Amino acid sequence: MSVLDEILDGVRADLAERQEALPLDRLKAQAESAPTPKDAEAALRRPGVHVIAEVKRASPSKGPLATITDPAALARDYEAGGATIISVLTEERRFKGSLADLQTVHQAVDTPLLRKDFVVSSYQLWEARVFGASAVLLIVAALPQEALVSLVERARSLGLMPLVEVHDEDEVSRAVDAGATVIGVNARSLKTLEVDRDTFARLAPGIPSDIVKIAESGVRGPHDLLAYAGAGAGAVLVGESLVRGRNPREAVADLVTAGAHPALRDRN
Ligand SMILES: O=P(O)(O)OC[C@@H](O)[C@@H](O)c1c[nH]c2ccccc12
Repeated sequence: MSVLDEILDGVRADLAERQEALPLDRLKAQAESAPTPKDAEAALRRPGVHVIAEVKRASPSKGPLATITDPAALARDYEAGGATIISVLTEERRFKGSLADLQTVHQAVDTPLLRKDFVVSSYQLWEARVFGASAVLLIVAALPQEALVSLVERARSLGLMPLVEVHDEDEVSRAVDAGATVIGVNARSLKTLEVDRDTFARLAPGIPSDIVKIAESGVRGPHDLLAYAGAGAGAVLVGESLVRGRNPREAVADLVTAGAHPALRDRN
């Protein structure tokens, strides 16, 4: 069984428990008093190369990454550094995230939030809304095409921006066919967990130009942002190097400064 399949089994088991505790109709009722999502896609479409900074406690490849005692403080640092979106991992078993983290971060910052998880059901989209997200990750490799199409539509109908994640050419076509307007190319294979930073440059030319392209994973600093930008990235998604570094606010600010270089701002 691949790592992805193992993660998905755990996600489905945890989801079944939450659905049991709070049936969909009651969750939907909570969404009525939920915060209005922000327009994350409009923010990403502003000039320059944007930084999506991730609250990430652990990963399947590295185990614990950092002791994040205060996700709110970390998110405030990301915001002060100029992140356009803050990503919050909510997968519990391998990434040690939670919906509580999402809610805590939501209460701490105004920046639009991405719920980063393995979404397999529209129940998770409603949760994302209730806990303060403005965007959700949808991983093509984790979904049959029909489910992908319907989750893209459902996300939008709830006011959430779907960020559709791909790893290869075939997944790019599936994402485009599903109507994605924001596509993330993950340099880390969910099968082998290896990072290949050339993946973005290989896939980007095959992604239609009106789609926002996000380079995910393996960004160590401004040099990687610039390389991804040169290959057409409109944003980078960064986790590990920020939570492991000494000063997350400065690390984000350095990336933001690199991404705001006039040569990049004037590209599109
Ligand atoms: O920590 P990194 O290498 O900077 O990567 C961040 C992000 O891209 C990564 O956490 C990620 C990308 N896609 C995912 C899907 C599920 C879980 C995690 C991810």
